[in-house]
Amino acid sequence: MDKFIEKASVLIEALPFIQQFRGETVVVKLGGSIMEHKDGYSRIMQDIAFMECVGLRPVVVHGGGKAISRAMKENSIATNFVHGLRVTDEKTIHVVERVLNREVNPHLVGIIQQYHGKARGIYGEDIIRVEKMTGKDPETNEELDWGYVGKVEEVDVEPVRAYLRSDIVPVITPLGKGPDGHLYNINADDAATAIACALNARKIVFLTDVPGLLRDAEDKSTLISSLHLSEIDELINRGVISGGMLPKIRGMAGAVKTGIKKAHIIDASMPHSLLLELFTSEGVGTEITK
Ligand SMILES: Nc1ncnc2c1ncn2[C@@H]1O[C@H](COP(=O)(O)OP(=O)(O)O)[C@@H](O)[C@H]1O
Ligand SMILES: CC(=O)N[C@@H](CCC(=O)OP(=O)(O)O)C(=O)O
Repeated sequence: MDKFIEKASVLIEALPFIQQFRGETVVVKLGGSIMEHKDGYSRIMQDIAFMECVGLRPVVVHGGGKAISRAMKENSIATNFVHGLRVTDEKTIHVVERVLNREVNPHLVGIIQQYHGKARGIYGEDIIRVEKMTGKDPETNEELDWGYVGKVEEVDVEPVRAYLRSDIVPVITPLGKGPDGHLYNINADDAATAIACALNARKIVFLTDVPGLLRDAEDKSTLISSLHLSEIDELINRGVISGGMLPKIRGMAGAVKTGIKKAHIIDASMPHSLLLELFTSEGVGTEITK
């Protein structure tokens, strides 16, 4: 009997959260690191199907960095990252397009459908307009050139909204079209943030392979569960936020500044962490507040 009461209480605990989030858009960025673990991302797609079923409007933006690097190696193309962004020449963009648009994206859409959710892929370049990424090396002050890497200028959210109105989960790749009509590669955290801002989403959640932002990246017990906007610069200057965490934290900060109520980083390797974050009062991962 106790077992049944316990199950019912779990459902009842979710009620106020479902009521609060019904009809709200939540952007979920799925990192390529977690896609290396089949069980992990399959459970996440199940969580996404659940979210949609109880009336939320999830939008998935996915990466695939590790799969791209693997495909490049198979094609004997050298991988080169500069300040966290993949240097993308003509050969590389072909691999990036194939892996993201034609392998990872349909695969994720297929898993949501296996869980009886409705989902459709959107090629980023059909909705995202970019400028070529520019920047200077902070040490040498030299101009940097990443090739076909884009900085988001504009997102056409209408196709995304049209899917959401039909209870279809849009699954979007981080690619864009440049002013020259060429295809550009975009860091998936940046693409997710730009899409969340353009949609005026209620929340953005970054799913990755660590528990959240750690004070010491090697020690999982040093989780920073809540971070105020004003603390970010100091943590970047001290080198605490580096590598793959930089675009996430910068994106979260930008999103919160533009009015998105909550931005989170959570551990996708923890089963159903997305549901726990959304539908229970347990806080998981790192959240950024204004
Ligand atoms: N302070 C930090 N806390 C947690 N992770 C960090 C930190 N600094 C750097 N990292 C690195 O960021 C990685 C997550 O970013 P990334 O590899 O881009 O993941 P994803 O593919 O999910 O976007 C972690 O695996 C970790 O190696
Ligand atoms: C410009 C740039 O670096 N683009 C990324 C796009 C994929 C991505 O960001 O994937 P993760 O989320 O798995 O890191 C890349 O080519 O790896």
